[in-house]
Amino acid sequence: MIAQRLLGELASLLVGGEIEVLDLTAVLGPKTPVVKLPPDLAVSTPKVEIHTISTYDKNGPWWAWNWLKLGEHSGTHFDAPIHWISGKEHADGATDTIPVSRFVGPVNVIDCSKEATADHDFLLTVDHIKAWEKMNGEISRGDWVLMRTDWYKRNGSEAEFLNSDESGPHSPGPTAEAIQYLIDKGICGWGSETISTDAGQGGGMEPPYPAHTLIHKANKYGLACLCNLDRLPARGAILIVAPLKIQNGTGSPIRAMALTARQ
Ligand SMILES: O=C(O)C(=O)c1ccccc1S
Ligand SMILES: [Mn+2]
Repeated sequence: MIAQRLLGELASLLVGGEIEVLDLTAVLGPKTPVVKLPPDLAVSTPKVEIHTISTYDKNGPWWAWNWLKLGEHSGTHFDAPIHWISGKEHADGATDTIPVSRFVGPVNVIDCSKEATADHDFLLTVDHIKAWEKMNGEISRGDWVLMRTDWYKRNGSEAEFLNSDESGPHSPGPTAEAIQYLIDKGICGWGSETISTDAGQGGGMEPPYPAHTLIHKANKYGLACLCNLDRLPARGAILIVAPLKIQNGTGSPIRAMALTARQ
């Protein structure tokens, strides 16, 4: 009965506009930055391509449509547990087997924007998270945790977004200990605004790419290239992040959104 009543109230608050639906997603197209891996290590994902089939013309008199060429890990996207070797055994770890209940849930936003602006290789530590919890309350089982860095503001330029030099990409992320602390809290998943759930220098950390390695080993989920986290409260919003139901998919572009009380 309570659930039914609350759903009714949610519906009227949504229609009335007291609850705002925030878009946390970057535009997806040929300019979308994609992760560039060291060529001696791996093959990288292709850039996004949009190909016209028809535009109300001889190829389709009354309709317009396109076909797309894009990697699963393009733009604002969802990382499934089987994406990483540490998560490959999870029977419910692919985009078509993850329970849909995981795609909607409470979200906490840890603001690291000042630190990330001052140090592009900033790493979120357990102490940072504990200080956040002291201010905002304990992170609970089933929560999503997102790292706000305002990095999405670089999305207009792939070079700026990837921020690479001779020593590789430089962008903020979590330490392995911070990720393990959150996993031990029972979080649902971890998200970031940068090209990856890991720091740019994550490949040289222990374990390599600690967010991917530990999150997916624990059958948890990742989100990358999120936008507008500066418009979310530290806690209290509801996140909606549903991947395409790709057969045995390792991830998927998503339309990330959040429900939040209109300010
Ligand atoms: O999961 C991703 O989209 C991603 O960033 C990634 C993919 C493959 C290899 C390394 C990385 S770091
Ligand atoms: Mn990914």
